[in-house]
Amino acid sequence: MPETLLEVKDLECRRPKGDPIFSHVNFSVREGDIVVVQGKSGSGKSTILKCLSHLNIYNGEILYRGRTPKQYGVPFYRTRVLYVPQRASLLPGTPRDFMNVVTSFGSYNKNNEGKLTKGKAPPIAPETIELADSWGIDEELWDRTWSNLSGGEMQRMALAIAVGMKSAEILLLDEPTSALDPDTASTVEDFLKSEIKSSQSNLKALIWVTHSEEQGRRVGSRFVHLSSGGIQEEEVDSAV
Ligand SMILES: Nc1ncnc2c1ncn2[C@@H]1O[C@H](COP(=O)(O)OP(=O)(O)OP(=O)(O)O)[C@@H](O)[C@H]1O
Repeated sequence: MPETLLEVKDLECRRPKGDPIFSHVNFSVREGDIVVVQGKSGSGKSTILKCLSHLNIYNGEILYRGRTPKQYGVPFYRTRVLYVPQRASLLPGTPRDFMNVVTSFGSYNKNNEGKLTKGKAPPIAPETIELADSWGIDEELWDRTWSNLSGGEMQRMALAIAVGMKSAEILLLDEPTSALDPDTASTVEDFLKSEIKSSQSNLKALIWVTHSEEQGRRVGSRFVHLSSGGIQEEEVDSAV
């Protein structure tokens, strides 16, 4: 039986005015899962990913390998359960700056008094630059500000960073290929699916928000539908 990575219990998220976006959300994610999340526009798909990465306030419980984000320390937790936003245009600086900041979150060292201190970020690994390159991202783009990248370049760069960090066991993907042409989207899909299957990879599961039924069918191993009342697992007809 594959190990349970994430357990979500009675999750509820409210708008600032107090009315719920969704409530009573219960599900779990196991090793090897690619959970496709679908639902109407505004049903809270992006919001649930933000809750799972502890970027939004929520009620209920999120357990990653049996412990809460706060028990791990939220910055560390976020390197393990990693949110890849649909648009990175609001990020300051360049992809290289961002990679340096996020990798330093994952590298905590013990000082002489036994306290955890933030480590120095290692340089970007050549294989990360090669991965981005294999998706058509020229090395020069690592030093261009996010706001000067195209939507598709931002998406591929954000994904290459997420994979290249090698820290995450679960990626939270918010329409990760929505700005890509079909061929590039298919290359990215195939790569992510193979990473989940590979015993060499740290990546063990994906939660994948998509509006595309076709993409959902291509990548998903489980399918959930989000609505204000909760989340519903959809049965897959194995005969299809
Ligand atoms: N900070 C906020 N303040 C007020 N309302 C918010 C906030 N963030 C999200 N919402 C509302 O919460 C609801 C869910 O938004 P969310 O972006 O999660 O939906 P979604 O399912 O991802 O939508 P889409 O499919 O259109 O991308 C929407 O009605 C949105 O307007």
